[in-house]
Amino acid sequence: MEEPLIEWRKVSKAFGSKVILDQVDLKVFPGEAVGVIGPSGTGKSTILKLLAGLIAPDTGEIYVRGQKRERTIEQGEAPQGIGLVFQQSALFDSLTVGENVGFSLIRHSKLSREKIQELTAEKLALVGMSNTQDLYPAEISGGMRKRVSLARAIISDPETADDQLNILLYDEPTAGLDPVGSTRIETVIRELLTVQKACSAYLMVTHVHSTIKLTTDRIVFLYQGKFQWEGTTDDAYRSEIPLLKQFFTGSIEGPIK
Ligand SMILES: Nc1ncnc2c1ncn2[C@@H]1O[C@H](COP(=O)(O)OP(=O)(O)OP(=O)(O)O)[C@@H](O)[C@H]1O
Repeated sequence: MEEPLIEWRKVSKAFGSKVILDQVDLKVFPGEAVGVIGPSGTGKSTILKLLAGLIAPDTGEIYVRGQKRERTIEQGEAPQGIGLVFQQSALFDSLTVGENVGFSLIRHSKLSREKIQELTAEKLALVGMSNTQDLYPAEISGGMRKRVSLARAIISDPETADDQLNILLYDEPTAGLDPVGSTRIETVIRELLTVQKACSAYLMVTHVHSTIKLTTDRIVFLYQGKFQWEGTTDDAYRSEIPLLKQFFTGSIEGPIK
């Protein structure tokens, strides 16, 4: 069987006395688009932060491409080809769009300015933002800024030995966008995986129905520290299980308090 890109073994995390994740197992395989779904405050963002190496589990093991993660990024762990796309685009206002996208290469690679510009233009074209390099973030819309942050998440140094495609982690990438703006981002996210092959898999945290439907094939449903349900997105929407039914219909009646 194919090696998982990500594997969790009994990962637990608590903040103070509050257990957020209780011995959670997770596997993500190449090509997968996985939705991490669940009520507010259950720990979905915590899952992404653990995967990105921003925080460490209390117990349990996290493997990325078969390699055990021993430390956090702050403690010197390499990012291991994992890109986090935040809800806020988190662009630097004083840098141009091009400089924002190429930022990590400008800082950390030995590539020439011309090569970085070429890679930047290529990634911006992939997200439908050609010829915007010289604009500043304040000059473009919120939806466009999100696309710029996607371009930044998929850029990598072709000269490093581990130029593997990134695993992308999306934290509410369509929050606050109108339906058309959302569809644009959802289409880009999906095509970066399936058409342009610019990432190897992704995890998606979202509450937006269109985003769940358009960008995920499989769902893990987090509630009270555990994945209470796992299955295809289609099955999740058809499910009669009270937890899922309540979540997807938004009913006040049900097990989610
Ligand atoms: N650094 C921290 N210190 C203390 N508590 C934290 C910390 N980070 C998260 N929490 C708590 O852990 C719980 C889970 O937070 P998390 O942001 O992962 O939830 P979420 O499912 O992403 O929520 P939402 O859907 O509302 O964004 C929350 O109760 C939150 O207050």
